[in-house]
Amino acid sequence: MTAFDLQTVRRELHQIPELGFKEEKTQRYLLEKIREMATDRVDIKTWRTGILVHVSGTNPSKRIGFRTDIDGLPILEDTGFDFSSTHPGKMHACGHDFHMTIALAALSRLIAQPVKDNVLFIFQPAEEGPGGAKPMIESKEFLDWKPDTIFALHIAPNLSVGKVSSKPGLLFANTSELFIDFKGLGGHAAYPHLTKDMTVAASNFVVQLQQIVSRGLNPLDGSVITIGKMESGFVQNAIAETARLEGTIRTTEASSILLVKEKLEKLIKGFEIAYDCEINVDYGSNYYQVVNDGKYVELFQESLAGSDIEYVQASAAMTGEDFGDMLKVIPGFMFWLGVDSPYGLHHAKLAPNEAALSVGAEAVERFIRSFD
Ligand SMILES: CC(=O)N[C@@H](CCC[C@H](N)C(=O)O)C(=O)O
Repeated sequence: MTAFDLQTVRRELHQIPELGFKEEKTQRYLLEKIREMATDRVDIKTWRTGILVHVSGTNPSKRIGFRTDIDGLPILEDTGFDFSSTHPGKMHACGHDFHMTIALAALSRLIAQPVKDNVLFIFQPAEEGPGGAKPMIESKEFLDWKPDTIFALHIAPNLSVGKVSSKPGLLFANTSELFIDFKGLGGHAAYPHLTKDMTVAASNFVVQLQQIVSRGLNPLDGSVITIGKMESGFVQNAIAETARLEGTIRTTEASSILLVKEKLEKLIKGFEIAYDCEINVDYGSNYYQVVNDGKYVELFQESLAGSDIEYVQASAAMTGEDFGDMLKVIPGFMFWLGVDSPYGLHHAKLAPNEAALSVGAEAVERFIRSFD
């Protein structure tokens, strides 16, 4: 694949973002590209909207896995690109279009010039939610080709093109989604005493929630609770009968997630009494922390020697990744790829620099070839 092809593929994928387990067009697009480059060394399986591509090595002693996520986000794109999303309200705002393109490029190079070991390319659905990694690695399709080591990358908007970054140990946090529904009693805006106002209850709840982090947890353990969406009411002069909060809990200690949930449920009981309402909580999907195996991070760093790619030591981040569920059972690592975007991940104007595509493909290829 030439540099021009990388850009074309990325832009074509960018135009068709789909949400978790709905990646049908994406799967068709990827299958077409994979079949175009396949030789008799290549075996392909699908799993739900995901794909597994096995490239047989020349003299294998193990299997190396590279995983890319393939889903988009429910975000209305505001980049102004002439290759913007053609799916209204959906966007590749987390770089999965980059990740997929890099996986295709590395795959094409490894097919053209096979390595000693077997290589498995994993095109995994639903990273943004509800989580495709766990069910995928439990599937027969995956277990038939279970890799001995596995790695993945994620674009890093705040890192320059030409740089990659990782670290041994904790890289990403434990996460739990958070959906909270409030049910009170609506009514006329002029008669608050005859209602149970869920806008007021939910607003206070958002504020109180932050005290779980600041007063309920050990300050030396990292944690964050973010409410990203709040809904209540229909009109300016009526009191809202219902409200909904949607957010996420992030912690650097796996046990702290449970502690947050315990404290949150106590808070809910208190609010039900104080506001005379009913509150239901749903934790959606939960991802295990991304913990890198130091041995593979070191091998990755060594594999870049003699290239123009600069390795930078990373700090742990509160981002989440269901790749953590893969690393829990298969040793390996994840790294950040510098893409130098003025806007961050999950922003409607995210604009990663496409020069990073070839850097990513080279880094992936180098690591796999380093076992030869
Ligand atoms: C790298 C990245 O941005 N990952 C997402 C993963 C989402 C997990 C889940 N939907 C949640 O919000 O808890 C992230 O938001 O960190």
